Amino acid sequence: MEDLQRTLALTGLTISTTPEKGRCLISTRNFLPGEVIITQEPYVCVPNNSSEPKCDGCFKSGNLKKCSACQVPWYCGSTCQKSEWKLHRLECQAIAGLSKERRKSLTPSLRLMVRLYLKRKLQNDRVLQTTAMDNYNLVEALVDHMSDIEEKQLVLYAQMANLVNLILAWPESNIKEIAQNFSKLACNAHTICDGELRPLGTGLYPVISIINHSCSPNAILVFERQRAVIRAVEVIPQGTEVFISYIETAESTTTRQKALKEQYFFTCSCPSCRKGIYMEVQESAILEGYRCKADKCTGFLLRDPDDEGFVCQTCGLVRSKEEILNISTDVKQMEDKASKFLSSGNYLEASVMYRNVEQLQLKLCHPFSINLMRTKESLLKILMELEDWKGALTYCRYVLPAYQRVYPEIHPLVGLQYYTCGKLECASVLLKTTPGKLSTKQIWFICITSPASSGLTYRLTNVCYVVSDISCVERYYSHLVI
Ligand SMILES: C[S@@+](CC[C@H](N)C(=O)[O-])C[C@H]1O[C@@H](n2cnc3c(N)ncnc32)[C@H](O)[C@@H]1O
Repeated sequence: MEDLQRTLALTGLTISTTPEKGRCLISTRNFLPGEVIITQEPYVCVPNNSSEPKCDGCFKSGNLKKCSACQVPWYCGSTCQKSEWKLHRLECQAIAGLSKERRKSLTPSLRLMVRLYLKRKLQNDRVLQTTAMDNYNLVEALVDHMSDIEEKQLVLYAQMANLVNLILAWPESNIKEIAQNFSKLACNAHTICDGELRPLGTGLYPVISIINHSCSPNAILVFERQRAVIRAVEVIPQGTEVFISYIETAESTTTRQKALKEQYFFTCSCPSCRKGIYMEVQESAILEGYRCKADKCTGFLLRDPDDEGFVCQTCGLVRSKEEILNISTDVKQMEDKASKFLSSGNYLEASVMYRNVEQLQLKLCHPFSINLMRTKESLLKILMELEDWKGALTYCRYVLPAYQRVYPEIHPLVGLQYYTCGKLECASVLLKTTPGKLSTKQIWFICITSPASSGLTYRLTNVCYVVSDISCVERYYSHLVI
């Protein structure tokens, strides 16, 4: 702990403790927006299970080879295979002893846990070195919430611990400790995402895990490959606690609080959660409720006292419960069909269905409804798959104001949306001026490298907090007057 405090002091941080939150990370100097506060390599990490395999070393897809001995991890080449070898050598021996069936059921969580124990062993045996930010003592210090977990979940952790025990086949394994570590992973591990915030895997970063949650955080977590990077999103004065958000912040207070309670076992009391009951009701009515019947009215609806229907809080018009129920049922049925088309890759049918959902939601939901926002997000993705750049740009522009409302001014998703808008504008401009059809790959390449689009004048400062390859943003800056 002293070593860690000394290392953190060099970057302007210290660890403190409070009775309500446990350990916290505090700044000992001012941090400016965009500044890196702390970075950490994972203690252990593992790529997620997806249809497209990923390299165990760099998490990249495409042109990979499987480990010939155990047939579990994939590698993109000898560099990644070598960098992973010390840990995988032990993992390979353990996995190779399993039946084919057991190997197939080796989930990322089980692999992560096996790797946690193998890394501890390698560090104990001094095969891998330890540092102040990379040692098992930091894992031991993580919160586990064992006393808060329901019986059913405990049984599941015990079953998973038995499997880990079977894989490791160590006489000294402690099932209870392994189960406790599964509980630690549940409230401390992080999803590793790429520059466009797509999930790639899971990692344990025991120092980053000291940072507590706020629904209006002053910092964000992004990834540069597997390295976790915490950046300030506002001025963080000396002596202030650093906060990130553990959850999707684009939800009502009630929904956010429920998610935090279920996974992290605390009741958030950040400024966004302390709005007062009236503001909370209004927020839920806008984000999750219904629109006024009158076309031009933007009022939100609340249940009338007799529970007969919903009353517009601006013009007083009442919508009956039956009408709302009927439209909601139609929306639900159409959404189910649309998501089936989407998951089967039938983008054309999915686009038709989602547009129908959107039309119904426009009649039902408040213009700032989260559900409507999600439908528009789906349409944006589908139209990009269909290479309908103009249509995608329209939806990208629809989504931006909704994001600006539900996310803080500087937020990875807002930045990413600006970035996508810029790329799509560029694609639209290029398609107008370039004869013939360009391949998707060519378009994305040109969009990323060309400074010639008006779309790039979007507030790219936002992107700085999102895109790991900052050099591409700097390239834009050098050609632009924003
Ligand atoms: C990833 S850990 C954060 C570090 C933790 N405070 C510690 O002592 O190790 C997550 C846990 O910290 C606590 N926590 C995080 N943010 C909190 C907050 N805003 N209010 C209360 N407790 C919080 C909860 O117990 C949560 O399960």
